[in-house]
Amino acid sequence: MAERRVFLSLGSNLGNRSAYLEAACRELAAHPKIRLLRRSSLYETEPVGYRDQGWFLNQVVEVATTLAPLELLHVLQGIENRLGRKRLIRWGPRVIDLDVLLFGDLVLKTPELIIPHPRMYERSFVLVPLQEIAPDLIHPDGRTTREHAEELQEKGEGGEIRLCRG
Ligand SMILES: Nc1ncnc2c1ncn2[C@@H]1O[C@H](COP(=O)(O)OP(=O)(O)OP(=O)(O)O)[C@@H](O)[C@H]1O
Ligand SMILES: Nc1nc2c(c(=O)[nH]1)N=C(CO)CN2
Repeated sequence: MAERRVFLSLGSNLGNRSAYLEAACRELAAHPKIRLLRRSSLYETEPVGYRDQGWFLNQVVEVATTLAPLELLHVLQGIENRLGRKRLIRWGPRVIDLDVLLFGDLVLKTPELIIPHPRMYERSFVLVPLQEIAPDLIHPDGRTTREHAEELQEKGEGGEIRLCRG
């Protein structure tokens, strides 16, 4: 399969959150069919969806991969499982969450995998770090990350987000 540019969302709100994000990036980079190209800064973000939990640390990374979309999803799920993720509450606390945001210009709707990620345009914890590393990226709807991020900001929705320094 041809190599595609892919954007992933990483999140953690349990334990040593930055260590979990670091460990996930290490595992991604170690995979023979994944090249880790860029990593956004880390962001402290208000929990969205299920509110009664601690703030998250979120990051977006860009990779290049020759894996097929579903193969990549399974690699991400393997990393989540190895790092000890338990699925208890929908949108609830987790040591690590890895989501596929964009996969080249692909649009996909299957029971197991939807691309672009179905909730990414409602989430500041996705759009703000994505804007940091790929502001001019054209999404499958023809709009740029910057346009999507500005629209969400104008609505005043998407959750609070703060850049982590150092
Ligand atoms: N783009 C995608 N990235 C990751 N998982 C996806 C995607 N599209 C569909 N899924 C499906 O969503 C299921 C639930 O994923 P997960 O447990 O990570 O959800 P969540 O992180 O709690 O919520 P959300 O999907 O809102 O981020 C996965 O088993 C997967 O099959
Ligand atoms: N701030 C924040 N909120 C969330 C997050 C996340 O990564 N960050 N992930 C969720 C399920 O994917 C639900 N809510």
